[in-house]
Amino acid sequence: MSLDRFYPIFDGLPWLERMLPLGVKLVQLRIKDTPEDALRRIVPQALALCRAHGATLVVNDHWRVAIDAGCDWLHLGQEDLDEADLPAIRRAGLKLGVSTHDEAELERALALSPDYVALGPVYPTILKKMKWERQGLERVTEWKARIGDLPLVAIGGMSVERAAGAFAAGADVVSAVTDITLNADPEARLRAWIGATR
Ligand SMILES: Cc1ncc(COP(=O)(O)OP(=O)(O)O)c(N)n1
Ligand SMILES: Cc1nc(C(=O)O)sc1CCOP(=O)(O)O
Ligand SMILES: [Mg+2]
Repeated sequence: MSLDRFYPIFDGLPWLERMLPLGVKLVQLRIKDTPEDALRRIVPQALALCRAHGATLVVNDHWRVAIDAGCDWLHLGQEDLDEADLPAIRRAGLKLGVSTHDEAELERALALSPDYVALGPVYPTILKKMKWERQGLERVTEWKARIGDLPLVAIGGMSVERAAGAFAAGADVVSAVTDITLNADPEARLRAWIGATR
């Protein structure tokens, strides 16, 4: 299995509709504060859209919805893992990415045999308040040495300009949100990402 090196994260269908035609091949749907009945309408549409564009959809957090929609990939953080039914997720054939921020979280993630490990925030992020300010590129190198062939996703404050450094440090995939969504020209920025990562 090989993941695209560019992994944008969006919070709804309108972003997917805008960005998938530009060539995104791996994308996360990260929707917060939305009732489950709405998610049950949105996720199948997101999946159909991604499949139509030959892209892999990763659903964040909502593992029950992802199972029921027949999704292929799920991303869970450490708090999500506390309440997720991992055997049910695996029985449904979902591949799993797990967030990590420190040694203990990495140990826990590796014990689950995930399909990728994410490390963050590599740089400070403005998307959400976090207990960790910045991991730095040395930590990316350390994580890659620890996880070997397992894909490593670098996330947090990533930009087109910072992507090469993260790859050089050992990241296999770079993930970004606000570098695209808050850009004055998100389409141009997304094209720049694709140019920098393919
Ligand atoms: C690729 C990737 N890495 C990390 C996260 C963060 O997941 P989590 O810690 O569960 O936080 P939320 O995104 O759910 O707020 C992610 N979503 N994707
Ligand atoms: C959703 C998320 N998870 C992180 C982690 O470290 O686990 S950092 C992050 C935010 C990424 O957004 P941006 O690219 O705008 O910084
Ligand atoms: Mg989560």
